[in-house]
Amino acid sequence: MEETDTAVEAANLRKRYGDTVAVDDVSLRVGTGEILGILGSNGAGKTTTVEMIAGLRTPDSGRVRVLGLDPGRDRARLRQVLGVQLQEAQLHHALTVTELIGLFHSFYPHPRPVGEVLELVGLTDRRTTRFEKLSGGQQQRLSIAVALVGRPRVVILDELTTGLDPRTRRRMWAAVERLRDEGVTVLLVSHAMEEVERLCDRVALLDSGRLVALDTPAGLVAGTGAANLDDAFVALTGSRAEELS
Ligand SMILES: Nc1ncnc2c1ncn2[C@@H]1O[C@H](COP(=O)(O)OP(=O)(O)OP(=O)(O)O)[C@@H](O)[C@H]1O
Repeated sequence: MEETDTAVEAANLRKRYGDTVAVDDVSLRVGTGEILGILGSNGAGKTTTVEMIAGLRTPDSGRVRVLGLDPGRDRARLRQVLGVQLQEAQLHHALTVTELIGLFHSFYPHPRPVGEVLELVGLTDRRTTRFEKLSGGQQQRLSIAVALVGRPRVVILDELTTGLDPRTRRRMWAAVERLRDEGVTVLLVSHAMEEVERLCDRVALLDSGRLVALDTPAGLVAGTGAANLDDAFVALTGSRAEELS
């Protein structure tokens, strides 16, 4: 693949919290328009990795480029092209759904219409509800809406569908498929194998902070001789944790 086909590049990323090595020499490249799944056990370093890519955490060492921008230095430019949904959205509790999306809408030069975003995440009938009155799943969908409203070229979704009901989950998958059709690059942190198989072109598998596999879902299954992605996950993770304990 040509260099210009690269949307996200992380090289030798490391991050330590006190004695905990959260991310240990992780390198990966995400092609333009690719959907990369980031998988791993709880505490494997997935969120820390995507936070470093988003510029929300500073790596101890290593290099990140998102569309050629350095998240540590080019913050303002990065905000225009990167949409981030993180596990804990910090949104103003007293504002309504429309007000919140409208607020973020105003930050971007070519945003999606607010109505379109509401439709995409299924919050049209909640548009006048204050954030604090939304259910957990609705708040999560609002954080996804906020990530998408600026028509970003790269999107980071951290646990897109965790805690969502089956119908809403499918709606979120359709939203990601729409992004795929638009050529948007997506990093998707997930624990849901069905979701990963359906959406992801490739998967980066982290185990105790290290990248232990980077392949297509089918490649991971074939490479481990497992019956399915769930079994491949189990085969590829856990050994380092046992080694360290
Ligand atoms: N702010 C922090 N301070 C100290 N340790 C942290 C902090 N954030 C994460 N860690 C530790 O770093 C490691 C990696 O955490 P991280 O949240 O990146 O994992 P994860 O793969 O996203 O986990 P999960 O699937 O549970 O969300 C864990 O051991 C975690 O306890």
